[in-house]
Amino acid sequence: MKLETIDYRAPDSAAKFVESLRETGFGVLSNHPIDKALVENIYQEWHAFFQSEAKHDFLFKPETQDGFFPASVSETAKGNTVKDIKEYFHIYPWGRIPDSLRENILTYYAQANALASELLGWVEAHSPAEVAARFSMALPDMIKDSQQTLLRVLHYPPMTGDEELGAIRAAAHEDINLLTVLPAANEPGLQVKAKDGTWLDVPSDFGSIIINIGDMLQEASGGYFPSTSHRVINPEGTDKTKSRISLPLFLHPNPSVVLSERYTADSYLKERLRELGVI
Ligand SMILES: O=C(O)CCC(=O)C(=O)O
Ligand SMILES: [Fe+2]
Repeated sequence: MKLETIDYRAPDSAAKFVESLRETGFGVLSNHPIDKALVENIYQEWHAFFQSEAKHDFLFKPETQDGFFPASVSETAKGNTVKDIKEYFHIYPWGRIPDSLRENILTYYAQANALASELLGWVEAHSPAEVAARFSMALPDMIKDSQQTLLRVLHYPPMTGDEELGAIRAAAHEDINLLTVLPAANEPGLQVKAKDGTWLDVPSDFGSIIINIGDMLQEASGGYFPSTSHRVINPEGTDKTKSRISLPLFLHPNPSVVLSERYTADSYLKERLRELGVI
């Protein structure tokens, strides 16, 4: 198994992309409409923000989950005991955002949401009839004007050598949401677990965009689309001294959207956050 990068503008891109999602849980697109210069600027200006003391003025609020999450409170993946080596900032359009970073990040949020909506349309159009029949509404409508969709700006700091034994940048996990849209980060490290249990590198050419299935789409499709485990491994050699910035957009449906006979988006999210001990 290999992850092929698919040209967004090729005539058969939608079919190929959905096939890749079905086979691997991941799809990688080149030649897409997201502004690369904007992504590059965001990487640079947020890297500077994470180096600054100003980040502490935006400490996250447990009730709303927007703002800055320092490494000391950073996530422990489900089933793990050691914290990930990362800090991050949660962006919601209604949430707190540093003034000087607001315009670019909200422009990106809008662009990535527009692409995500189109890609959800591709998923629906290329789902077998019996799978599409399970969707309680058109997939793009599930996320339309959603206030729950979360953009996470992640900073994985350079390695110091003092990391906790066994800690990695992001331990193996699955995403909770419908789909995740993520521009290739400024450094490699992202891997996806293949069906045979081996870890594959996700292509990390700057300018590609990576999409993966989350648990909510797996639930809504009756398991047809797999939410695959992925992780971010630690850098080796000279790369140890480098920060890694990444920018996943987690698409969350409106809370009342019915995912399956068992769950709405809201009941599903609450169950998962309770398991994680976040609420
Ligand atoms: O940093 C990355 O490349 C992936 C991050 C990720 O998987 C996550 O935050 O859920
Ligand atoms: Fe993830």
